[in-house]
Amino acid sequence: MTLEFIEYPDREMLGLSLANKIAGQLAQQLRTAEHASLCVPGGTTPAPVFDTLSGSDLDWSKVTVFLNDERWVDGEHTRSNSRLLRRHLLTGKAAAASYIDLYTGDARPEDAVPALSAAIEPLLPITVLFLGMGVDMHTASLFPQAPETVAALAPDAPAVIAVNNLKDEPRITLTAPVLQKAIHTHLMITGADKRDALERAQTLDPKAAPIRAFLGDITVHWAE
Ligand SMILES: O=C1O[C@H](COP(=O)(O)O)[C@@H](O)[C@H](O)[C@H]1O
Repeated sequence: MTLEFIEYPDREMLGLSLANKIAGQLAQQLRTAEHASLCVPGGTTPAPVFDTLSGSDLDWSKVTVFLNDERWVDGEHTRSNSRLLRRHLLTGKAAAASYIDLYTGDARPEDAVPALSAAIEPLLPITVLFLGMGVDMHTASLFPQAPETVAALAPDAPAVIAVNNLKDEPRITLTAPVLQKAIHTHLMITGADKRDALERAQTLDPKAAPIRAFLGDITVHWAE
């Protein structure tokens, strides 16, 4: 188990380098397999990586993309993670990728769990997992001390679960057993506050610091 920490001179360099690494790992998978899967974060941080990655020269028609997690809002809502993807990743060359939208339009995220689990399970293990992290040490929609986080960290958790009782809208998230088995895992964080949070997380239980559950074989990409 190795945690590699890469510090970049700026966010632009981070974006270019991480996009190239992800594209290289997807291409490597496609040299020996018919298919690759890419699981990505939403939020405010990853857009620069997506902008470069979407122009990468690889056979995107053999890649399936899905999010780590989604807020239960319409795809055009400003808080929709899919909206971010459609604008920054599923465009250019990457428009040829298949996309599994975690927001199904069902009234409640729990109604979508069986269909989404069935859609994602054949794509496992995830070829490249790209994670983000909040300053509260949440990743995907696994929040510190939330009852759903305890369920999502269980080794026998289903591939996806609904997350309720948040201050904003409900969410849906992939769970630890699925995320932990990815072939390649990257975490992108920016700013001193997230770097401090990541250091703190390494001393805490995953229930209190969910990112801790994924700090085994991982490359962390950081820039101020
Ligand atoms: O809510 C979310 O937050 C995390 C971190 O987002 P950021 O805005 O701090 O970059 C993100 O990884 C996750 O996908 C998203 O739903």
